Amino acid sequence: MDYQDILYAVEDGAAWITINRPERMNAFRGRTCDELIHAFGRAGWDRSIGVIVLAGAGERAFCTGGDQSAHEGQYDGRGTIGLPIEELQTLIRDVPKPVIARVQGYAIGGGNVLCTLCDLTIASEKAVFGQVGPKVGSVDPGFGTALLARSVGEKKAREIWYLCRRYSAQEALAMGLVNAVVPAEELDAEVRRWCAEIMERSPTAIAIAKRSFNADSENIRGISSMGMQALNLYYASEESKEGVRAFNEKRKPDFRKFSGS
Ligand SMILES: CC(C)(COP(=O)(O)OP(=O)(O)OC[C@H]1O[C@@H](n2cnc3c(N)ncnc32)[C@H](O)[C@@H]1OP(=O)(O)O)[C@@H](O)C(=O)NCCC(=O)NCCSC(=O)CCC(=O)c1ccccc1C(=O)O
Repeated sequence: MDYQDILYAVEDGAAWITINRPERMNAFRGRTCDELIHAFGRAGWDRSIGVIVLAGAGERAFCTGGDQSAHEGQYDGRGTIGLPIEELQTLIRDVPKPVIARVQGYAIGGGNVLCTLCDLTIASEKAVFGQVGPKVGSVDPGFGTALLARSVGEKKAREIWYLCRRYSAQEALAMGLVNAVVPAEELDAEVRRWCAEIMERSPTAIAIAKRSFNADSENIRGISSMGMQALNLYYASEESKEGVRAFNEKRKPDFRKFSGS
């Protein structure tokens, strides 16, 4: 597959998969998800690879979720909501290798969900985390909510989703959303150190450990697939479209005119 939206590189047994859309703050469209799926499949089943790093190009963002300019109702790709996001999310869990999120700027919306799904997250002290769904007419009703609660606890996960605040790297560390925070200029070196340590460990023991962690939260896969069906209906609504339009028109959304449920 020809990559347009991502970069793929291998370094000392680590596959670095980088979302390369810095002009869109590394937001993903349908094509980006397809390329990521291809790259994770390639790295995940290559026996010479022991660890996978997921990164975003540029300084400003790791990833800011779905590309709002590719989204009026459904997104522009395949899958239940026009993005094969379910496939990507489950693949990050299914590859039998640790996946490290390398976060240097915003990890917002679906970008924060990707961090949540990665086995480990290493952040620059300039990183900013948060969900924005209820501000922009979206939600990730599966791994984005339920798995997040496993990392940060129910109360904090509900706060993150209902209020859509932004959290600093130190706050993310304190709540268990990330594993380590380092100065921006040391981020790559720190990620490489973690990769090198993992490369010294037994790959089979790690694969079994990963699968056993996954097994305990596997029911969330079912919640996700049911949730995506609901999300598809929500995306067709004027309430959701108001969120997307407001973001693109750089104004506050007016959600109060919709009664909700
Ligand atoms: C990331 C921000 C907090 C940055 O704010 P700020 O520093 O003030 O910069 P801005 O001026 O807002 O943005 C600069 C520039 O980048 C563009 N941009 C940023 N994010 C996106 C995006 N996601 N899509 C398209 N473009 C984006 C922005 O328009 C500006 O462009 P200019 O040309 O310079 O004007 C802030 O930008 C922000 O909050 N962005 C919102 C991101 C967003 O809405 N993401 C989708 C979130 S949906 C969600 O959270 C839950 C859904 C979810 O996880 C999911 C589940 C299942 C399927 C899909 C998704 C999904 O992620 O959609």
